[in-house]
Amino acid sequence: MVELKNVIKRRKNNFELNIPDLKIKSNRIYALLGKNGAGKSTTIKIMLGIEKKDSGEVKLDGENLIDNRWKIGYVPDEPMLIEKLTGREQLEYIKYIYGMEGKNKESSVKDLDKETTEYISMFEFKDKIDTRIEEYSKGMKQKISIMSAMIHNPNIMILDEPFTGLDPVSIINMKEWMKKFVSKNNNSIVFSSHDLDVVNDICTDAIFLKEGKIIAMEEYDSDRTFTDMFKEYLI
Ligand SMILES: Nc1ncnc2c1ncn2[C@@H]1O[C@H](COP(=O)(O)OP(=O)(O)OP(=O)(O)O)[C@@H](O)[C@H]1O
Repeated sequence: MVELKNVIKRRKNNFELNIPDLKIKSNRIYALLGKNGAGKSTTIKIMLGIEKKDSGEVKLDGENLIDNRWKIGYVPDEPMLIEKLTGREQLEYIKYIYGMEGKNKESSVKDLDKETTEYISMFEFKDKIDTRIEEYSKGMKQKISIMSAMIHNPNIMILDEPFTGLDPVSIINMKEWMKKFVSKNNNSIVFSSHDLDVVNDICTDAIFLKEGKIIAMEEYDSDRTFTDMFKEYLI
């Protein structure tokens, strides 16, 4: 479980993220919802420790999250890739980093290879895996960015607008993968999105952010879609 307690992050433009209490539980898919500038990316970066908070705590399974960052897979809003490498080399490099750290005790390189092949197939990437990333389209970069976040077998996936740029086949496959991912090993997913159809399809929970504050948290409800809730809270 990821837990944020009394988190405050102030920006120069007077924006303030203020999260007194947020718990991300296992086997659930959370959507972070809010209009532009509501604080979704800031929340994600604070959760990951990429940005410094002014105060508060972020814990993962009761421990300091920074010490357990290997348990997390992160897909940033803009892919952070080594453009001169091929897709395969990028994935090999990520595996090497995690292998070198030797912290991912639960997975072996063999498992990673099997899964990497599965991801390449899921994203119909077989023909492009040996092309340099600098020659990829925007959607192809997004796919390799997502694969880079998956291959070390994280327990938690944190994704910033992951579906942007993906083609319909990849969106369908990715949604299925996300549902499968959270059904095992006490895994969980948090992702930000403006696509309420995707959110309605796969999410168990939604976090509604407005001007840096969580104004509501709702579970899936068969009588009310997350779109209905979004309209109620944020329009
Ligand atoms: N690197 C930065 N430096 C200064 N201010 C920033 C930075 N990144 C975001 N902000 C500000 O922080 C606030 C929250 O931005 P954030 O990117 O978290 O919103 P968001 O909900 O993810 O928006 P969007 O839907 O447009 O991606 C905004 O006022 C934004 O201008």
